[in-house]
Amino acid sequence: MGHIISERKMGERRVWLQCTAEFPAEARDILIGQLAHEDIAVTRAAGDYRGPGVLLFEKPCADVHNFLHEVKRQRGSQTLAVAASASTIAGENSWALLRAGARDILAWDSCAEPANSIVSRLQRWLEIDTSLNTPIVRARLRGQSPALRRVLYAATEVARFRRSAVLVTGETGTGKELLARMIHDLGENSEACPFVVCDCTTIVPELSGSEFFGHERGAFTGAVRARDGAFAEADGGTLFLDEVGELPLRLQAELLRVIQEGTYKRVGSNQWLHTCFRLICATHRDLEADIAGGRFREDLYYRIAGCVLRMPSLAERREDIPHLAQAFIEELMEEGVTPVLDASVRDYLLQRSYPGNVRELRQLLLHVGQRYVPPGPITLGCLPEAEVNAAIEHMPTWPDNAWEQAIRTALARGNGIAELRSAVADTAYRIVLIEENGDTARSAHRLRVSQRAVQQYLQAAGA
Ligand SMILES: Nc1ncnc2c1ncn2[C@@H]1O[C@H](COP(=O)(O)OP(=O)(O)OP(=O)(O)O)[C@@H](O)[C@H]1O
Repeated sequence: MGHIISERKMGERRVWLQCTAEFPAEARDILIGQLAHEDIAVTRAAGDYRGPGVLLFEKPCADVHNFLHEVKRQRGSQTLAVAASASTIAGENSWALLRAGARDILAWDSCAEPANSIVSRLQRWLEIDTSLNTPIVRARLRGQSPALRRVLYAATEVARFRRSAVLVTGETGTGKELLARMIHDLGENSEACPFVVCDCTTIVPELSGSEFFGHERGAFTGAVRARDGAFAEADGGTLFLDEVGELPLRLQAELLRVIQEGTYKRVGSNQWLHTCFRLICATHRDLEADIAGGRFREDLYYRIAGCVLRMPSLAERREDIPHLAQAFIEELMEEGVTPVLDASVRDYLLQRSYPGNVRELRQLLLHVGQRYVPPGPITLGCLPEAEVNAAIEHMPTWPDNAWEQAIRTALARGNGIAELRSAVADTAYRIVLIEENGDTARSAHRLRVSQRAVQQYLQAAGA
């Protein structure tokens, strides 16, 4: 591959640019000029491809694919792959580039203003990155795992650049409501706009019309005053329908028009009123299965699911557990008291299961915080007594059957002691580095090796 070709220090916004030797230099210089014109600096740190960047190439080849693979491994990287000519990226070639790691693909000769098209995309990606790094996102939905980062990225994009209805799915306690609030808060002028929560599990069917649409005075017995419903209250802001999958079919039918057209009538009135809001729904249910089973209306589903975001369970992002646990402890402690979790507590938290997801982890840390006696670290004795007893009873032994089975498989495939040793070490380094967020000192401590050994591993792995 060619070299990274230019560096400018013009401001905060920065992208990387990589160009193969065969790509037309004139086109490359036009792009560099356009980036400079938009005050976007081009980075030169070879090997550092975090964040958005452009790869300019003549035609797809093994080097291009290898480069994309390498960049994809870097945290937060996003590559816009730009071919000199559309003819080289037709059909399967484009998909192969996406598979290799490109985020998007353009052909220089198929755009009227290629440099503009490239810069606009990079600007969009940079803006999303900036939003992702604001306290609205970082201080609220904690965690650095790829599974969480993917959903936060998609949520930020929809919050900033689309008005479509959002459906947030995921198990209980995964942060669906937090995500809905984040989407609202990232919107324009959000402090001045309402965020109205409607929990569909608590809606009484007889009063649902009034809850959603409001009512006129005297509309029914007890309606002594006219009242706005949720759709009117959310006007100009966001309506969050929590547990939308629990809505009875009759209510689902009633919501169709207002969700589609933004018009509704108060109970006891014949006048159509107008409302305009962003709709965010959440559910732990599989709505597509509910549609198949006749429990959820398909037409409503397509209106609420303009963008579907699935919150990962804690089991899918175990590497976030130590970080979340430490953050919860600090949040729950008195000011100035910030005890760290002892390694055995961290290990225990990592291997425990959490059917209630982050909410359960938070509850557990609340108990731990209450039992903690300062000073010093948080130790196993701070865990709830019942939990310690259960852990003593059921703690799995090691090495266990799963371990033996893994070794059998490796041996059956012709691996010897040297290969086994290296695979075990490699897996251990990888797991611990992820769990410790790349902190080499802490990883070395847990692996009982020197920090230098961890650094050497990282170098060898090309990270
Ligand atoms: N990524 C996260 N970072 C920090 N706290 C989180 C995160 N995810 C969830 N929580 C915490 O977990 C608890 C549950 O969050 P939330 O109510 O948003 O989940 P939910 O998926 O809407 O749950 P349910 O389906 O049961 O209503 C809250 O206390 C929230 O603060």
